[in-house]
Amino acid sequence: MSDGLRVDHVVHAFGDRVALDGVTCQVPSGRLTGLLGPNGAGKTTLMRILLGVLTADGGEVWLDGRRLADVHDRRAWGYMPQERGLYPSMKAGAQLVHFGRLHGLSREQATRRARDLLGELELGDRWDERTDRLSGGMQQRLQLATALVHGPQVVVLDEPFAGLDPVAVEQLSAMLRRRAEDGCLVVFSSHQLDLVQDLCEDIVMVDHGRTVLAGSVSRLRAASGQRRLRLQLGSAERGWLDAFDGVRVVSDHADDLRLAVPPGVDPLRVLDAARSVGPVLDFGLELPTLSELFLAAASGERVREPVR
Ligand SMILES: Nc1ncnc2c1ncn2[C@@H]1O[C@H](COP(=O)(O)OP(=O)(O)OP(=O)(O)O)[C@@H](O)[C@H]1O
Repeated sequence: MSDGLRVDHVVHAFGDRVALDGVTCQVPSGRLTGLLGPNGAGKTTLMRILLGVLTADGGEVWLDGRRLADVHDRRAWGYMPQERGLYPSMKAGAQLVHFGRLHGLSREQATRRARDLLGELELGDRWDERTDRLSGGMQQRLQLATALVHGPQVVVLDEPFAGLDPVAVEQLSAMLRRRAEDGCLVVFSSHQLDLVQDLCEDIVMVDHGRTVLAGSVSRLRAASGQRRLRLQLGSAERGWLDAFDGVRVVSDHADDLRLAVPPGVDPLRVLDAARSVGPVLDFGLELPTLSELFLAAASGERVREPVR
């Protein structure tokens, strides 16, 4: 596998507002990487610096061991900006061919790729439809297609899943995963931490312009050592919890209780204690969500260097 993208202590300020405060991370090829963080964390600023549209005040960006200097180094990249940029009156097919031609494809190549992509996005029957007559979700899929039409090796997507229904989210993520499996470097941003938890293999989580968590989603969730025990109880009695030091109530709504069980406490003992005072209608053991990991990381110790 190639080195991928390396972001090394990148700093950027807009006047006296610091947007990126030494963000460091690595994005490998062949995997789907989510750049996550709450509103205002610095994701768009970082993406613009990756793309060479903004110049960092400090730090460096490397691709496959080569330092990227200016926007020309990213000519062949695919980009889906947060503010969508389609021509409303242009037909869907013509729009894609146009973007393919802008990236240097011949008319025949661009037409063939455009047809393949629209088919893959289940928009094959919309070739002759004006863009502004497509639904919002369809326009978003078309926007994604414009970022992919020239077969880029690096794809950067700003909030590609915002506003999409679950079926469209699944469809877009499957499409991006296929590109990653073909060796493409794919990085997308999102502020919806738990929405993307099952969509990407790797994450880089930023907060206040710094990396707070990075690495494989499954490893980060498992490595926290924390588990969540979900219990649906037939009784409102909670006194039995007092016997467990360190077990914390995450939420307690109606008869649904969610507990954070720290390492060293056997969740089955907690379950048994619950059963001793009343019926347990349902239960499950889960790993912490990405938002829970984010809250823990943002409030406590910062991860100064990413895992990889
Ligand atoms: N052009 C600009 N001028 C001044 N400040 C800016 C500009 N662009 C971004 N900022 C500031 O930089 C910080 C990071 O913004 P950025 O857009 O990178 O965040 P984000 O993580 O993409 O947020 P969101 O999820 O809301 O899109 C914010 O405090 C924002 O107000």
